[in-house]
Amino acid sequence: MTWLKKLTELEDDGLTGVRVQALRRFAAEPASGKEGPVHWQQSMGRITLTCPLVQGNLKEEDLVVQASTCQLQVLVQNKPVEGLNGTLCGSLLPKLCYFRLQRVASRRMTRGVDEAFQRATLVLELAKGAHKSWPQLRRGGFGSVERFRSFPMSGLLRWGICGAGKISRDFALGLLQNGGLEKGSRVHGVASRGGHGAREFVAKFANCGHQIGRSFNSYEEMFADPELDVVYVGTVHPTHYQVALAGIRAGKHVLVEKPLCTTLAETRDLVAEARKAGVFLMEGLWTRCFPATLRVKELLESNRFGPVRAVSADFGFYLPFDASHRLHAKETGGGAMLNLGFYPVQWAVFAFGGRIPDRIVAAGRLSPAGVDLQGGATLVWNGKDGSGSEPGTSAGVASLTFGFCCNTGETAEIICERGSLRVETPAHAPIKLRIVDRSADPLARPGAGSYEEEVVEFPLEELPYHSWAEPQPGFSYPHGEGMMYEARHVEECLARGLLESPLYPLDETLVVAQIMDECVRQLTQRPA
Ligand SMILES: NC(=O)C1=CN([C@@H]2O[C@H](COP(=O)(O)OP(=O)(O)OC[C@H]3O[C@@H](n4cnc5c(N)ncnc54)[C@H](OP(=O)(O)O)[C@@H]3O)[C@@H](O)[C@H]2O)C=CC1
Ligand SMILES: O=C1OC[C@@H](O)[C@H](O)[C@H]1O
Repeated sequence: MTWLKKLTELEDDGLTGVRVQALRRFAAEPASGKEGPVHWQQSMGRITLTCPLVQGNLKEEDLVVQASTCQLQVLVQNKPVEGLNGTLCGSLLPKLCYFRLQRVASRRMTRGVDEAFQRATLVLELAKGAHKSWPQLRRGGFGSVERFRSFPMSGLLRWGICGAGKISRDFALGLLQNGGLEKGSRVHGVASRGGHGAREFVAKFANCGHQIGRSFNSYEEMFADPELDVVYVGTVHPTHYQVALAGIRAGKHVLVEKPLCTTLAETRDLVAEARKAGVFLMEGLWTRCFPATLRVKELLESNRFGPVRAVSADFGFYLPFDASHRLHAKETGGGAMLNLGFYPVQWAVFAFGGRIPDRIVAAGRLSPAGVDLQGGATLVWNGKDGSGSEPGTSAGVASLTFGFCCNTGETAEIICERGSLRVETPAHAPIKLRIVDRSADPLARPGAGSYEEEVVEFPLEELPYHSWAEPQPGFSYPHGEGMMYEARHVEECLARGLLESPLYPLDETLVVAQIMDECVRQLTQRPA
């Protein structure tokens, strides 16, 4: 896409690139206007340019985004867009800004007739996520950053990775990608049980030209390294509690793959330990860090479509039974709820404001290994006042399915009174939203009435490498590129002196854990 290419070119352009990376925010008052066939709108941190497709004589090359030390300029056919201006503030804490590009296509349905109304919209976001925090950071002073004994003010964070398995590889790639242009983060080392896997891991990256630090012979050996700032725990989940606890006790900040722990009791304990130790802890729910999810959050918080009334979410794939497979074997955390159901559950909790549901009902089938193979859950929120019309207080129902028996659509639909937000597949690593606005005709029955539908795409960011084919180490899991968003988010939290993620606070982790614990209890018919 040309705009993205233009930005990439700027970034590749030596000095300009550094400046682009250092830009902090677009501090402009909301404004809008028109330049040729392009309508523009700007508000804090976001510039939207809309080009109706019927005036399709405009080519991608006609639109150029230029950024210099403190200004951003958009040109349409070499003519600057008048009135679109603002200030881009230099960042004191490097590596905290990012550009987002969305492609939006929309169409309007009037009583079942597609009016073929279409437009393409490109949105450029400048450090939108970080923007709100800026005044707080200024108010709090940079002492809040210095509070971290180990946070290097150079902005270079030293990560240690526990476990040399599949997800660790994706996370290491995410860190490389994150640090690719500015070297904002660094893999300090990788630890595995016995060290052999870690040595292989490091060697494989080195073969592809990426130096990712040293190998350690045990997780404990790595935690003892005073140079390490933050730890990523990418081991199988029955080990999460012990491994993360050791990291916390060694005074490290810790990001733990999902699920944080396998039981509610362990989750509570680990959260309490991190809070006591004063270190950062986050369950690695990368879904929350994707730009598509940030957009959903923004829409829910704006209350544009009214209260949330229903969530329908699923995650299932076909995995023939194999007693030794990580996802089936009890010892490695096998089971549909903890591995896949986790995502639909977190979508429901997200939509209903991070609250514990008033009712949790789950049922399903067990595998020959005695773990949950397939299941469904219904969660009910009564709402604060019985109706819940404020964002995050709604009364409604979530219907969730998950399992290893068949491929499901893997979507998450959040349905409000006057519209819906559908996170398209793969919803756990989302890049596409379908936004349906029914406010023109909210009382119309399904299949009738008028509504507007917008499809917004959030393409994964281009990799700083030409190819991921061998000898480049490829991603283990679909949309692994998105690990970068999570890595960035954690770095941003640490730079701001936060001990929890504002996108996925520990209290919400506890709510998700409580729901999963209860579902697993019902699914496996374990006594209460
Ligand atoms: N966010 C996401 O989308 C995803 C998250 N995950 C999560 O990541 C975690 C790991 O999954 P994944 O990387 O696919 O798994 P792998 O089997 O590829 O790797 C798991 C690692 O766990 C370590 N481990 C520690 N103890 C044991 C043990 N007793 N048996 C087996 N392995 C052990 C091993 O580390 P060592 O190298 O030290 O031997 C191994 O490398 C899970 O908790 C899973 O839920 C997984 C996939 C996607
Ligand atoms: O967390 C997960 O998400 C993606 C799945 O493919 C994986 O098995 C699961 O553990």
